[in-house]
Amino acid sequence: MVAPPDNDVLWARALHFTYNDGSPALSGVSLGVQEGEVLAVIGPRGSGKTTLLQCLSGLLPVRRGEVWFNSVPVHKMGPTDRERLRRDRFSWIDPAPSLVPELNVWENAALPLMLRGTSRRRAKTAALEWLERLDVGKAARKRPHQLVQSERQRVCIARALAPSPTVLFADEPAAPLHRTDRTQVLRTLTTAARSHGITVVLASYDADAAPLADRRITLLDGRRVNTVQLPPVGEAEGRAACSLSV
Ligand SMILES: Nc1ncnc2c1ncn2[C@@H]1O[C@H](COP(=O)(O)OP(=O)(O)OP(=O)(O)O)[C@@H](O)[C@H]1O
Repeated sequence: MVAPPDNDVLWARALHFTYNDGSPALSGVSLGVQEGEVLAVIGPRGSGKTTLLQCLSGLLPVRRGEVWFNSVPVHKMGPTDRERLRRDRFSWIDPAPSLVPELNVWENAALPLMLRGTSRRRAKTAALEWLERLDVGKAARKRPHQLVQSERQRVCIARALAPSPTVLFADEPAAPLHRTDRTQVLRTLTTAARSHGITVVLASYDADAAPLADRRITLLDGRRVNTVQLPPVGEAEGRAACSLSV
């Protein structure tokens, strides 16, 4: 068996994943992510980005291939250990904001910290700092339904950063934002992660995210490729046209 390199916080080898309905999602993906690195995973819709992040984070059980976190074999862990790993060491940002409607904004942002055992007072202080940084500090006492979509997404990003996770998995984190907002929020996210030494795995169909990362990998049909050229948006519909070099 090949051992993961010491300086890789995450390491995957020959990952395959097929959904229960038979849909193939990953076909032998291998990668390493170094500590503190911001890695962009770029690829068109359906290329396997979400599935890859879910396998790396232990959300989906790996049945074929290997995933290691800090030299611990995640692929050998049971559901309870993977759940604990996700709670204590990882954060996740979804493309669409999902908040607890009964809690106000700062309580939502403080929730992961409190689940990790941080006192309410300290969790509140950290949550408020991150909300300020994401430009939603003024909404701290509002309920999620009083915010617009882009503000709710900023709250989700603050919630993911507040616990200073070892690895932040960000699945299209700027998807619901306008283009101008998108770059600014992605920049805030990557700058904040770097200043706190947080490793980021950032999935995006938009190659605009790549310059903000230290490194990028490209996926197409569940495989790593070197380049992908997609047709302009109008032409893309109804076509699976891509040129690729592997
Ligand atoms: N829950 C599921 N059940 C069955 N097939 C799925 C499921 N989720 C994803 N797939 C399929 O797996 C493949 C990879 O999907 P995945 O969502 O990982 O790609 P993606 O690059 O993240 O796409 P998107 O940007 O649209 O989320 C696609 O063919 C998709 O249809």
